[in-house]
Amino acid sequence: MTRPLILGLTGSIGMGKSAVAAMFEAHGVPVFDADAQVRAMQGPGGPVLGAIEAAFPGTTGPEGVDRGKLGALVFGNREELARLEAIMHPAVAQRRAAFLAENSDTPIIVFDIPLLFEKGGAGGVDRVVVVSAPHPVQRERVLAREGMTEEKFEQILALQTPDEDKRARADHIIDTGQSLAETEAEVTELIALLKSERPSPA
Ligand SMILES: CC(C)(COP(=O)(O)OP(=O)(O)OC[C@H]1O[C@@H](n2cnc3c(N)ncnc32)[C@H](O)[C@@H]1O)[C@@H](O)C(=O)NCCC(=O)NCCS
Ligand SMILES: Nc1ncnc2c1ncn2[C@@H]1O[C@H](COP(=O)(O)OP(=O)(O)OP(=O)(O)O)[C@@H](O)[C@H]1O
Repeated sequence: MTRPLILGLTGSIGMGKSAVAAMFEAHGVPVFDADAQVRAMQGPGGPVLGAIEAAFPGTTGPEGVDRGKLGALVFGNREELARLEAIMHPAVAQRRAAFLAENSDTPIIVFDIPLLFEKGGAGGVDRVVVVSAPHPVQRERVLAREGMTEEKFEQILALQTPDEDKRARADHIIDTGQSLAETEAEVTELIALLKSERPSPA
């Protein structure tokens, strides 16, 4: 029995993971979006709200988790972040396993996992694809986001494996410091390469 080739797509904040994941999807490659799963589970009526409210009182309501409030509690404090991760990560892992089972007859699938290296998930994928752009490009993109401050950006960067280390551990690097069309061409080329290495079962 064959199973899909699992690509682990990762990259630091603002490097363009979501944009690149959308490019894979446009090629018909199913993408598991860990961040989207987190948002869904933290949304109205989500399954983790009770546990989050118990651990971080006052951070949830009818709209689900108040992400700004929760982020302010955890991003500058590793112990608090670890308490949140202990709630979120097993829930994400369960959904990822279900996604794999649903797409078992597809040649290639993507796990879009921001914290692939940080949380040791690199062991669960066949190839690691890192999206990367020069630091000034990353910085400009992130600081343009609503609600982002220099301080929050620095706090988040300090929690993430440096881009340089991610690049060193990548099987494939997608350069997102160029035009979207050029990045798209790299994605198209990578998919063709992977399919040629691993022909679909007859
Ligand atoms: C704290 C929360 C509510 C803040 O939400 P908010 O919308 O403000 O930020 P967002 O999720 O967009 O994250 C901003 C940046 O921080 C990074 N980040 C998020 N969680 C973590 C973490 N645990 N460690 C390091 N970086 C992180 C993201 O990859 C992104 O680059 C949210 O990030 C969360 O629930 N995080 C814990 C779950 C988790 O680890 N998610 C990562 C994917 S599984
Ligand atoms: N060549 C490119 N490749 C990817 N993104 C690009 C490129 N050029 C410009 N961008 C823009 O840069 C931004 C990257 O943001 P995106 O949300 O994809 O990053 P991310 O890595 O998913 O961020 P986070 O880790 O914070 O969730 C998008 O607005 C995207 O349109």
